[in-house]
Amino acid sequence: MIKYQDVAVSFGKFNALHDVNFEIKPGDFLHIVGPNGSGKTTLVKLLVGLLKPTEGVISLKNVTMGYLPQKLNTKANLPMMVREVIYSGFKKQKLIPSSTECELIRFWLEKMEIPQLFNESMMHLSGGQQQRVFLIRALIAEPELLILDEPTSALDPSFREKFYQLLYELQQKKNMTIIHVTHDLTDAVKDDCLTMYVDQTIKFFGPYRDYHEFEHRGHSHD
Ligand SMILES: Nc1ncnc2c1ncn2[C@@H]1O[C@H](COP(=O)(O)OP(=O)(O)OP(=O)(O)O)[C@@H](O)[C@H]1O
Repeated sequence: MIKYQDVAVSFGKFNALHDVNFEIKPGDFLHIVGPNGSGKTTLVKLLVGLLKPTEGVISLKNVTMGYLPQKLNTKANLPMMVREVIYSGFKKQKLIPSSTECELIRFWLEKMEIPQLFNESMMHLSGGQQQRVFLIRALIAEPELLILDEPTSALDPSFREKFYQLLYELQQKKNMTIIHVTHDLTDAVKDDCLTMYVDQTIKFFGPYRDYHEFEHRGHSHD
């Protein structure tokens, strides 16, 4: 579904990523970890077309995509209702959402434990509430590929667990392919998930059960 071949990204003289090679199959769940500034966001921005590789080739099957960026930029007042933001996640929009679409929006608000926000203005929401709304926006159209860049940074720990459970359900029941950038693998990961450790290049790529050994070796090998 996705193939990176010898991909490199430079910003001026700075090499953010080099020699990136990996493949993802439909239905894979990939967690991407690595230190601050190591190129994780850059790697997923290439996938959604926000950046172009300086070198190499990225092949991506023609799939529907949902994307939650790391920076939501909603500190500035966003003069939109919660339901409008979520509705913009559908592939096609009409002037007024259908009753089925409204039901689906309400269904997800319920699942994300914010049912009361359907008619709320985005300007009145807390950071965690905004993040939940943008999460719903990313997954409401059930994309074949879901890309989440630090989706739980503003979520409280008890909800985080539920959220990951929900992602696993989407992967299992809908065969959704999920790429997830995170700083905290502990509450997100299952043994058979793919894990990638990025630090300017891929230092580890494989199932999480093998990642333990890599971690214990102190990330020092190539
Ligand atoms: N548009 C840009 N212009 C110049 N430098 C950039 C640009 N985008 C990213 N960088 C630099 O590339 C490096 C990788 O950034 P990136 O955002 O991919 O890191 P990250 O691993 O996602 O970090 P974090 O964990 O802090 O979110 C950083 O040093 C960053 O400053």
